[in-house]
Amino acid sequence: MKEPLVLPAPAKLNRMLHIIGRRPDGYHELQTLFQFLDHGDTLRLSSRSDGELRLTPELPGVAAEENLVLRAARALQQESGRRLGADIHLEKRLPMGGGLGGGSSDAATALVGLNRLWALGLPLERLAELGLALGADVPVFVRGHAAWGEGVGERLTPVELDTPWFVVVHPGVAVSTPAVFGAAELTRHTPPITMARALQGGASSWRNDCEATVRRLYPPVAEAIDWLSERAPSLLTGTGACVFSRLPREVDADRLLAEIDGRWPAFKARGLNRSPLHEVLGFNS
Ligand SMILES: C[C@](O)(CO)[C@H](O)COP(=O)(O)OP(=O)(O)OC[C@H]1O[C@@H](n2ccc(N)nc2=O)[C@H](O)[C@@H]1O
Ligand SMILES: Nc1ncnc2c1ncn2[C@@H]1O[C@H](COP(=O)(O)OP(=O)(O)OP(=O)(O)O)[C@@H](O)[C@H]1O
Repeated sequence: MKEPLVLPAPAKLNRMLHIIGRRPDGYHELQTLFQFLDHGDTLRLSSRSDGELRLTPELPGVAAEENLVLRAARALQQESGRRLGADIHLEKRLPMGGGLGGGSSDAATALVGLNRLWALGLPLERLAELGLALGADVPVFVRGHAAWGEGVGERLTPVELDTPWFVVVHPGVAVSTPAVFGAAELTRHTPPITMARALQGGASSWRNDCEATVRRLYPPVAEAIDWLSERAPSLLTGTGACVFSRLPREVDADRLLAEIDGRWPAFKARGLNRSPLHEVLGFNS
């Protein structure tokens, strides 16, 4: 039997996030800086000759057919017009609904990985289009480069960001993305800025427009941000619930983790401008 293809599905952070308007379909127009982390899920892919798609194990609370990995695999199978099969094993490390883009990253790794496994030769542009139908964050994971994202996050311009260490904390509540985007008081009219201006301001000027609403709706998130902010610059990622603290060196991250001392689930990771998925597959992104 051939060795399975073992591929990373990294987390993302929104290093900053502005909401600049609302589209007629209700989706919000964003300006955001996406960066990857060297921490994430792992997918193991191997071909099946009977055309079946099988995913193990089942995720708690997610029906197999709803799992973004299977949805991605089906979308690619359909695009190929062939009945290609695969066994997919998903090793889940990222908290679900944490603003780290885990589901989107899993979907992107399935698209890029199965494209390789099945030797379909589809360009990344097409895989990113297929991915966008599954979630707004899928395209950046398919493209594999840190990016300035506009629209709902699908208009991407590659950028080089600082690559500090981060401590990512899960405040222990599940944040509902629709509840945050549906909140009456959400800041949704931040004036658009240019990418150059966002980059020029640097990390100390970056903020997340969802933060005030998430703090109000989910006090444990406010508590985590306040606690961490006394120790290092700290922001919400996406609509949360995860919060990340930015640290210059790994030892600083270790020190902060020691101080957190189990108060919340937390991990350290390095910021990456190239996705480890692309590194493993030898892409030139
Ligand atoms: C906030 C981010 O994490 C930033 O990276 C993403 O834009 C979230 O994108 P996503 O995971 O695709 O979001 P979903 O969980 O599918 O969105 C749930 C709901 O949030 C609202 N939503 C989401 C994204 C967006 N740009 N505008 C919205 O108004 C929509 O009502 C949508 O139905
Ligand atoms: N493979 C998967 N991994 C995680 N969640 C999945 C997966 N497939 C489907 N889902 C569903 O998608 C929801 C959002 O998951 P995800 O982990 O991507 O959220 P997130 O980190 O908040 O992402 P984002 O930053 O894109 O909002 C989950 O609550 C779950 O119901």
